[in-house]
Amino acid sequence: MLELSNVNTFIGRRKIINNVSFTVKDGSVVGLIGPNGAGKTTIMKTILGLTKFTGVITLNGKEITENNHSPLTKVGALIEHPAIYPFLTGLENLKLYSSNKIDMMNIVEQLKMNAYIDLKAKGYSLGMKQKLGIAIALLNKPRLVILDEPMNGLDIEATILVRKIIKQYSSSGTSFLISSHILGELEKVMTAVVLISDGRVITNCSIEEFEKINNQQYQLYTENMPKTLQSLNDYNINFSQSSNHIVVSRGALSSIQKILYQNNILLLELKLQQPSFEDLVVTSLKNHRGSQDEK
Ligand SMILES: Nc1ncnc2c1ncn2[C@@H]1O[C@H](COP(=O)(O)OP(=O)(O)OP(=O)(O)O)[C@@H](O)[C@H]1O
Repeated sequence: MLELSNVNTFIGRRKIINNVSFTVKDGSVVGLIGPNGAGKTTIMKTILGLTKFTGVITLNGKEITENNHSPLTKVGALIEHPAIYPFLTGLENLKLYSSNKIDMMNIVEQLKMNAYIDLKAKGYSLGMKQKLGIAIALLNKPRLVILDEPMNGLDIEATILVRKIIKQYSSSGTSFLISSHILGELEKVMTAVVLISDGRVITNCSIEEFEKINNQQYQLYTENMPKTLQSLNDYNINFSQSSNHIVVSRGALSSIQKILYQNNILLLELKLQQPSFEDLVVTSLKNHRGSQDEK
């Protein structure tokens, strides 16, 4: 299990990561999600002991520090661009890191890289390089795999393959920390969410909890929408507009009922909205920014 406790990361004098704590349990797939510049890559680099930080990071009880990387022997990682030697073939690149030939050839097979694995990596496309980077991260039966934007440049077939491999590895106990902008893709594999904004964790829970907490939006439709909008504005009720209805939070429903009644507006429809995972993330970030603004 990976455990981060009150981690602060500094680049120069600037604090990029602020008091971050979360855990990645064995066999779990944690999605590290956040807007551009939120600090996802920096958190991953910090876990790998590549930055200056304060706080405590442990892997299976052993502390990782800037100077002690020994707990990382069972960690595979792909951060930013894969570390590939262009004048070596794909296989030669893999051999540099691999300690088990059978395991290495299995990964080549699983990722369907056989057709080009003996060609020099300098001729690889973006997706081919990315697959080689993922293969390197999966070598030597890692306990934890850290993948920064793994689906970058992958076609749909490769994306499905990688997703299948993540599921297979995690079911045998390997844990994953994955950042991705393709939320729909991440949603299919992750078991927990760590949502970050401005270097801070704003949500840290299982995917089921995340959907439950944020699933409290209702669609509202009345006989007089302009008057409804005006009334909700007058009473400072938070809402958003979507095509022909209004979206409100569950917590605002009782106030809205009163407002509609007082203003003689007939409610025609009220139904629970099932948002996409993407909507949930956007709403969480918006709510977080709203609460920050109020402070
Ligand atoms: N080497 C560096 N020097 C100075 N600032 C840096 C450096 N690396 C990152 N930062 C800053 O740290 C913050 C977090 O960057 P980071 O790359 O971790 O974000 P990210 O969430 O991975 O973003 P993205 O989704 O765009 O990849 C940003 O404000 C960035 O400008």
